Amino acid sequence: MLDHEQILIRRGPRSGLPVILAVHSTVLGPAAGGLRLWRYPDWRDGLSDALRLSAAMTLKFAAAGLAIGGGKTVVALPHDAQPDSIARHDVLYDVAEAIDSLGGKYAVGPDVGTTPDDMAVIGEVTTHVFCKPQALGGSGDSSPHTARGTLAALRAVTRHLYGDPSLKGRRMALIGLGHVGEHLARLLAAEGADLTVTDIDPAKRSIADELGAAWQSPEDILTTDADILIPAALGGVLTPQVVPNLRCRAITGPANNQLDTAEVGDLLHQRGITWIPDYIASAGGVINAGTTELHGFTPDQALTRVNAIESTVTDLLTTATTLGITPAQAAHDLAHRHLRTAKAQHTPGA
Ligand SMILES: NC(=O)c1ccc[n+]([C@@H]2O[C@H](COP(=O)([O-])OP(=O)(O)OC[C@H]3O[C@@H](n4cnc5c(N)ncnc54)[C@H](O)[C@@H]3O)[C@@H](O)[C@H]2O)c1
Repeated sequence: MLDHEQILIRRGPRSGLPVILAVHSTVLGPAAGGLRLWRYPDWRDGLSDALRLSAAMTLKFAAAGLAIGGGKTVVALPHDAQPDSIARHDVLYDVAEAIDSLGGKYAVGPDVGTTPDDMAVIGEVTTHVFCKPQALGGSGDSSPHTARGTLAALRAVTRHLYGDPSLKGRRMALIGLGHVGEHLARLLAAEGADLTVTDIDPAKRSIADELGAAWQSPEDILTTDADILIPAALGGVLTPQVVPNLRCRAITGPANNQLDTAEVGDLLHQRGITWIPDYIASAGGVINAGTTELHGFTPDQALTRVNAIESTVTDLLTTATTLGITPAQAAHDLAHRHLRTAKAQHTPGA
């Protein structure tokens, strides 16, 4: 069954690339979600990604208590394309026009493959854009705020596991040293965590050296002995095949769509591994952008709201233990409670 409100697919008139806008829900308010510019084996894989990611955005905003709906844009590059070789300006104008045609139902921000500077270009065509550079009045790069929110989630999980939120000496295995992962690695190092890191880009090894972190290959880190595994690269890393080999007590990270299939959540639970859904652990960036750009919060007020992810995760873990459900189920229930309340308020006679 299609549970998205609207899907717009068009071949970009300038770029010739498939531009896919998925508006999952505007029950809580006009939708928002990032622009993913990424390679796919087939453009339909980009469509599947847009559908999944936009539904996750609805849950992310709902669980964070923000009056924003869920959406996502994917521009599906051919599997052998080099992102640097594409006519970026053309792609961004194609995306901007598609967004503008929705008349404010959906606003875009950066995601994998795009930056605040790209949002500035989109902002030349439409006002429905978040996270433009601060010099242009936007909230800028969301990744430091995303990292800060993940740190808050990690503190809550550490308290759940060991009765103390301190990360000092805790063994953290971090996958991906990109925009979010590098910020997070630095925050964890500052907290005295015992860090092991990886990236498919060998040049990122210098970050490990600088921080005194151990380096492992992307293949081996998944099964490394750790307190918490932190996926901060792309999705789908947790597969049914990987779960029996995991040697961590919990998994909490910002990467979107970590579970290869929904059943992996149950497999993790059966193995006693605590998994916090990515839409909770990665909400810091959208909380910062949404509260500052839409609700006029100061940076300090926004930071307080981002840090509140620690209490959200603590509540989810307590609810899960009390009701004998997974934290993922508790998060799903929390988000859907907010959505039901909003729906009831919009229903005439409700
Ligand atoms: N940027 C944000 O504010 C934000 C917000 C919410 C969620 N996220 C999610 O967090 C994740 C990371 O986002 P980002 O902005 O840091 O992206 P990014 O593209 O800057 O970084 C991803 C990093 O992962 C590495 N990588 C890719 N595949 C890998 C693999 N198999 N093993 C190890 N490393 C691998 C890349 O080389 C890169 O360094 C994504 O899933 C994104 O959707 C990001």
